[in-house]
Amino acid sequence: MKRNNCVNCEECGFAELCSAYLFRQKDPLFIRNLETKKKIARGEYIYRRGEKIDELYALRSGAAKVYDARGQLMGIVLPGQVMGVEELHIGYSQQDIQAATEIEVCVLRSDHFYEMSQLMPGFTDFIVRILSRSAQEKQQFISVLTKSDTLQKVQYFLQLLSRTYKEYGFEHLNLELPISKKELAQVLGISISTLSRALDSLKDQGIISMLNKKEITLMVSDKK
Ligand SMILES: Nc1ncnc2c1ncn2[C@@H]1O[C@@H]2COP(=O)(O)O[C@H]2[C@H]1O
Repeated sequence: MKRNNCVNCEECGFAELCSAYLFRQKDPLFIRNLETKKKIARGEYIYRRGEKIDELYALRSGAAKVYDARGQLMGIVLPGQVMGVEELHIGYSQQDIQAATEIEVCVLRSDHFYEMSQLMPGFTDFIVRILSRSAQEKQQFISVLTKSDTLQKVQYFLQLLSRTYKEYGFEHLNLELPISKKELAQVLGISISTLSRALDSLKDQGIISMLNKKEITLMVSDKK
């Protein structure tokens, strides 16, 4: 399996759409509404709070950080995952999404979804599946965040990271943390010293081993 940088088109959140309308049918309406491999420099924003959003984004490579209305880091986006889902119904962003590394995104405009659904068989099903998958991923993340036991929270987070990498076709036992430990502590709502203690404890229990600050090996299966 490859390292966690660039997703294969076949494993990406947009895979069903691109496979049908970009690669197989070469549908002109779809192609007009899709921008592929758009590069965004590290530190730049994919979109910001208050901005009008009429697009879905698939992260192709790199990692992105999600900040809430108070500027609190609240999540990360991994290659293959889709952004912009929550914004579809209100039309503007309530979050800042920032490139944590240099990234590439594929961008699908949403303002012609109705037209596409009328002209392209299967389109609505594919979009519904993208939305459902995104909702499920967020639900899984919430269930990690709501763990009151810190050790469990850190362990389940690493297991969720591992499962997500696996689903999108990446190496999933040797995890490269997409953000710093300080940022990870923020995402989990714990202090950096608590995170360090939890990682040491997981190491002592033989659940993980740590190569360096960013690389963690999971020694057990990726079950919940
Ligand atoms: N199933 C496919 N059929 C045709 N082209 C594809 C398919 N999957 C991926 N590609 C394209 O092949 C390219 C290989 O290099 P890239 O990963 O840069 O970008 C990839 C896509 O643009």
